[in-house]
Amino acid sequence: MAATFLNHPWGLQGSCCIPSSRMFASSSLRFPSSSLSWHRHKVRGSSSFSDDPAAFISDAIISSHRHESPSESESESTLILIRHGESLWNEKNLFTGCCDVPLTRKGVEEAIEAGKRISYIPIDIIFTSVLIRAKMTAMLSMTQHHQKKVPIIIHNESEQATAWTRIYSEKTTKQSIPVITAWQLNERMYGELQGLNKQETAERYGKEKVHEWRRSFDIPPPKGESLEMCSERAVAYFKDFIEPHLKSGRHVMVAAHGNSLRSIIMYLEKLTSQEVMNLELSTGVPLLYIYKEGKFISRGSPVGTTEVGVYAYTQSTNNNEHD
Ligand SMILES: O=C(O)[C@H](O)COP(=O)(O)O
Repeated sequence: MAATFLNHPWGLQGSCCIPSSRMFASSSLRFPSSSLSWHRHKVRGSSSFSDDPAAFISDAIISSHRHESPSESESESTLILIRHGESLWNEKNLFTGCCDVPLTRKGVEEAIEAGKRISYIPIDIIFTSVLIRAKMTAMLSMTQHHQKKVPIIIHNESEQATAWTRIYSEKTTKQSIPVITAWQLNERMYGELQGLNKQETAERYGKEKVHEWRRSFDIPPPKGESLEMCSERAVAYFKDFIEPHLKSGRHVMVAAHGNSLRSIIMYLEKLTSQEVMNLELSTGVPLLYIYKEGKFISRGSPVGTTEVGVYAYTQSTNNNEHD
């Protein structure tokens, strides 16, 4: 079955709200359909292309996004992580979790500002949670990008969605950046705290208790996910579906949430459960990592479009037009 993936110019695996997803594309211009492949997998009862994402990815060459394809050992790629801009519930100081709340005007501005700061960092593929605040942040930031490619959300939740969103021009496909949405990147599910005011909750249960719920690694809020539980799905998704792109030399942006990103950063920077308690992410601030030889090197946050030095980490990437 791997051969069916070979011609896809984006060579990516999709993901929406299903636990195990793979791209399925039978022509070079068809969007991937994770749900379709997953469905087939279930029907056939086979595990032929659902157990080894790395093997799948190596089959799916993205020739349209690189002038040269360096071998995996030579390749070096960029990873941008960005927490969404301020949401309407951030503004009201409410626990948000998996509630789907849009950005405030300030959040919109933060996303645009973030876009300016990363505008010269190449991006081949974008991952976001399924929540609107992360999607808005990704899309608004891309309005500032010098590549001028169009970010397009992949809809593969059904065969019909795949068919109806098909692009029939190879040229247009090459001028696009696929945006993959994945529930695994969602904010931690905050359980019975969702919708409650953070200050009032601290007054009711005590500051220490609420701090423990918000920042400890393995203590869940009532009926919600601990950071550890959030990490089990977010980091697994990162390893299975995002890291293979980086290994193949593709430049990735991930727009997600305070806690799903804290868990991913814990993995990237090998933080202990004690260290991660002190990790705080501001809304709308992009963080840059270089992926090289299986390692993630933190480069902090790009400062601005004029400060090329911050992310001028390699000659090859700077010279790569990525058009
Ligand atoms: O879900 C929320 O309320 C915030 O996005 C993150 O909240 P926290 O800082 O309390 O983890």
